[in-house]
Amino acid sequence: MKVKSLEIADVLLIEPTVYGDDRGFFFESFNQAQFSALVGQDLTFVQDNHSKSARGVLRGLHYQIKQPQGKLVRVVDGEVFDVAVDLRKASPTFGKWVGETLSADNKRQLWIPAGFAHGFLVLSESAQFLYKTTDFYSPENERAIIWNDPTLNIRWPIDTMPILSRKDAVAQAFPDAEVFAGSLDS
Ligand SMILES: Cc1cn([C@H]2C[C@H](O)[C@@H](COP(=O)(O)OP(=O)(O)O[C@H]3O[C@H](C)C(=O)[C@H](O)[C@H]3O)O2)c(=O)[nH]c1=O
Repeated sequence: MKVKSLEIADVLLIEPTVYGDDRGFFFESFNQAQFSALVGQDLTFVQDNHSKSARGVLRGLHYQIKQPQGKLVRVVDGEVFDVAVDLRKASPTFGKWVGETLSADNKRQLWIPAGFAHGFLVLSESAQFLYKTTDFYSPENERAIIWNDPTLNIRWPIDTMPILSRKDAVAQAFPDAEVFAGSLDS
């Protein structure tokens, strides 16, 4: 497994060791011991999620103000541009974002600790997105930041309007008081 630190501390890009042979390939998509050693703590994942989206769909930017979720995300079909935004108010990179291309081909995973907003844009005809979370879904605590917030200025690789859910189309602006009030300490 290769691990790359990104411009925001604690967000990690993970490239698993892939064993190929004339049948195809095998790789460990998750190993608790390796992951705990990597992040330096014994995190427990309590939920697995799986979504499928068409080209141009953008899901996000979502976070939970209570029960913040750490997410270990990967793509098993297609390709996405995956983004994490630092909402940890004590962080020197508060309000900064990182983006990585994750695909079934590159098999890369992104570890996004609790305290981040998360979203992705589908770059392929369709994409299947799998992720593990360190806390449960809590709809009453879920918040959304608009994908093209001018303060965040995320450089999404799209020059048309993405396909958004109704919720995401009317999401909040970043410098919203609640975000600062609700921004996460982890
Ligand atoms: C997230 C979630 C959703 N749902 C239900 C609620 C809705 O009836 C339906 C679709 O939910 P939503 O439109 O919020 O799904 P996404 O837009 O993919 O949301 C996700 O988008 C970005 C990428 C994230 O990082 C979050 O994990 C999550 O917010 O699934 C559940 O039952 N459990 C869940 O954990």
